Amino acid sequence: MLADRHSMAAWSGRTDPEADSARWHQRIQALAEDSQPGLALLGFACDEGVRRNQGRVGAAAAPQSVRKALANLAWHRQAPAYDAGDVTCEDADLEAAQARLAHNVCALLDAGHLPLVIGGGHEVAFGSWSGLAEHLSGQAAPRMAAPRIGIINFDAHFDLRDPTHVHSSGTPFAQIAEQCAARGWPFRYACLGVSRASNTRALFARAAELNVLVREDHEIRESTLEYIGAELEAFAAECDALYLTLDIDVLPACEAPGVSAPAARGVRLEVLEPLLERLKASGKLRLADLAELNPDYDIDNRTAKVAARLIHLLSL
Ligand SMILES: N=CN[C@@H](CCC(=O)O)C(=O)O
Ligand SMILES: [Mn+2]
Ligand SMILES: [Mn+2]
Repeated sequence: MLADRHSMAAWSGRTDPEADSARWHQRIQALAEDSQPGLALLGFACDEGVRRNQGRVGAAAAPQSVRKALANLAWHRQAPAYDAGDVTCEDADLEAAQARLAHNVCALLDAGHLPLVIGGGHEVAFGSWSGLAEHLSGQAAPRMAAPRIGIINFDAHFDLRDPTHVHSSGTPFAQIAEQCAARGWPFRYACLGVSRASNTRALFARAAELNVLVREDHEIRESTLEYIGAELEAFAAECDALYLTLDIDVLPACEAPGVSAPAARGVRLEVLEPLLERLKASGKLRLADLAELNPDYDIDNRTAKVAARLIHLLSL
C-alpha cells in the first residue's frame, strides 16, 4: 500500500435482510497488491492549495465525508471497487503531497485500475494529471510519443492563475500547461460551467491563449444539452485519454453549499449528469477526481451526498 494512511472505518451503514440488497459498505474492499482491476478510490486529504489561494480551508476532510455518504448507497456494480487510502499533506508541503499523489495514481493505472481521486482542494488536479502523465510515459502503458490527454473540468473557475510565484488551488491547469509545453505534449483543456463574474479578464485571456474549450455556466442548460454533449464528444474524439475533474463548486450553491467558493448560479445536477454519462460512453476515461468539497460548510451532508452520487454515476 503506497498511500500515507489507510482505514476502512468510514465504510459502515444500513444492512438489509433481503437478498441482493448490498450497499457500498458491504462490497468495497481495501486495495491490495494483487487486487483484480476495478475502481480505486484514493483520497487526497489536502487543502494547502486552498489556503495559499486565500480560500476557506476545510477540504482536507472531504475524502472521509464522501466515503461516509457513499457507504450507504446501493451497490449496482459488477466489477470490484477498492479503497486505496489517503495521501495527506504534511508540513504544508503541497508539492511533496502532489508528487506522492502522482505516484499513487500512476501505480493504480499501472495495475489496471480506474483511479477516482477524492480531493481536497483543486490542487488535486496537478497531482492527478501528473500520475496519468507518469503512467503514459512509463512501461505499463502503450507507448505514445506525445499523448493527447484531454482534461475536462466542470468548474465555475478556470484555475489558470499564473503559477510563477505560488502553486495553489487556483493554478493547477496552468501548471499542467507548463508541463505539456516542457514535454512537447499538446495541452487540451475543456472548462465547463465557468462563471464570467468569478474569473478576471486576465484568466479569460489566458484561456484563449491556451485554446481552452470554454462553456460558461449560463450556456449549459437543458435546451443546449445536446449541442454541448456533441461538442464534448468531438473534443474526446481528438484525445487518446480523458481526465475528468469535477469541481463541486460548478453546482449551484443550493445544491452544493459545502464548497470552498460557492457558485451563485452554477450548473444544475440534472444537466451535469447527462454530460457525464456521455463522457463515460466515450470509453476513453482513464482518471477522474472530485475537488473543493468543504464539509465545514455543508448542510445536512447535502454536498457529500451529491459527491457520492456523482461517484456512483461514474462507477456504473
Ligand atoms: N480553486 C479555486 N479557484 C478559485 C477560487 C475563487 C475564490 O476563492 O473566490 C480561483 O482561484 O479563482
Ligand atoms: Mn476549481
Ligand atoms: Mn471552482
